[in-house]
Order: sequence, then C-alpha cells, then structure tokens
Amino acid sequence: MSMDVSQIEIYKQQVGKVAASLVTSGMIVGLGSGSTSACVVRALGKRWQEEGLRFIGVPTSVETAHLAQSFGIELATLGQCPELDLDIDGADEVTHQHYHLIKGLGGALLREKIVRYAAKKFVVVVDERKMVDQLGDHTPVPVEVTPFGWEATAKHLEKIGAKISIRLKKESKEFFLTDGANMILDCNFGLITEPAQLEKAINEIVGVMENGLFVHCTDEVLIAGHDGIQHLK
Ligand SMILES: O=C(CO)[C@H](O)[C@H](O)COP(=O)(O)O
Repeated sequence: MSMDVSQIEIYKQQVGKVAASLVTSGMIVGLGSGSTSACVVRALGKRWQEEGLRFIGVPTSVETAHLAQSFGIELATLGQCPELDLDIDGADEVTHQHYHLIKGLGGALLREKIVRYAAKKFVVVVDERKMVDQLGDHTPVPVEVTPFGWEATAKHLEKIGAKISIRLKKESKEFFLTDGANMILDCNFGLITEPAQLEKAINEIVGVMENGLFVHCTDEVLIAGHDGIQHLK
C-alpha cells in the first residue's frame, strides 16, 4: 500500500496520542522502539510536562531511553520493576486474525520481547500499512544472533527454510549491532502459515538469541488509517 510520507507521519502521531491516553498515573509502562513508539513517548512526554502525569517507563532500547529522558520521564530497569502494567510497542506486520506480529526491523526485538513478557497487557500501535492476512507478506523475520560463529547459525537457519540477508548499518558496510551487541539476520521464510511452530524452531537453533515473531501475545491493536483510529481488542 503506497502512501504519502507526511500522511504516514500524521497517522503515527494520531495513534501515539491515543496510546498515550491509556496510561494513568502510578503505572509501570514498557516503552517500545521505532518511529511509531517514538510518537507514543512524545505524547507521553507532553502529558508528563503539561498534565503532571507520573508513571515509570521501562525502555526497550537506548534510543527510546534517551527520548523519554529528554522529557524528564522517570525510567527503571526490569531489575527495579520486574512486573509492568502495560507495554506499548510498534510492529512491522500484524495479522488481522489473532494479532500475531513480526517485529524487529528497528533492531530492538530481543529487549522488546523481554519487556512484553514482563507486562500484564500488550498494546500494539501501527498504521494501516502494517495489517496483513499472513505474516511474511512484506517483511522478513529478523533473527538476533550472537556474533560468534554467526555463519554456522546462518547455515542452520537456511536448513529450516530461511533466505538470509545480513543486516548492515545504513551508513556503512559494517554489521548492524543491537544494543546488546548482537547481529541481526533478516530471514525470509515466504508466507508463514504456522508462526508458533516457526518461532519455536528458530529459537531452538544454537546461536540464536531471539526472533521477531510475537505469537498469541497481543492484547489490543491501535491502527491509524484513513477511517481514523481503530481500537481492536
Ligand atoms: O520492532 C520494532 C523495533 O525493533 C519496531 O516497533 C518496528 O520495527 C516498527 O517500527 P516503526 O514504527 O518505525 O515502523
């Protein structure tokens, strides 16, 4: 679905504002990564500064931590706050049925998944381009691997059907490294019919830290599009 860049930006800001309205004072909130999550953090920052909203944020990336801190938002680690009331994060693909996700084009999938599973409720924020019938529609599955022996890990991934593209930094030909200093192998499996099985099969491979399939774990989806905001539960 092709769309004007400025229109997409407006959608992200709209959905960010609605997601931020779900946070109430006293909550412990997971703060996702990526450009849509950044809109949520900005909207929360505005509420923090203008309304005196007070909550504790648990960031899923260094970039998100810096953005939240720029508004004065109080942050904690999972060590300090192991149980979250709510986690709000973006996604690269969301299925219409069951709200299964592919995440990790922004490279924060391991921390995002850890934070998600520490939260009682998970709300996903997207624009309508991200909605698909089946995962693998237009996005590979990002797989976070430890750099030691990554070539062997890649061979195992190929054996289960992955066509691999090594994630590089945009500005150079160096390997992209996550906040945890791991590499990302973007794995194209075509259309994914059994996401739960694939999520498990990938994570059984030695050297794999985590993959970007989030299966049966989304509680609500906020979708910004030409009809306004849809709130699916
Ligand atoms: O999973 C993510 C980062 O690891 C992001 O949430 C996902 O890539 C969506 O990003 P954006 O909102 O910029 O499209």
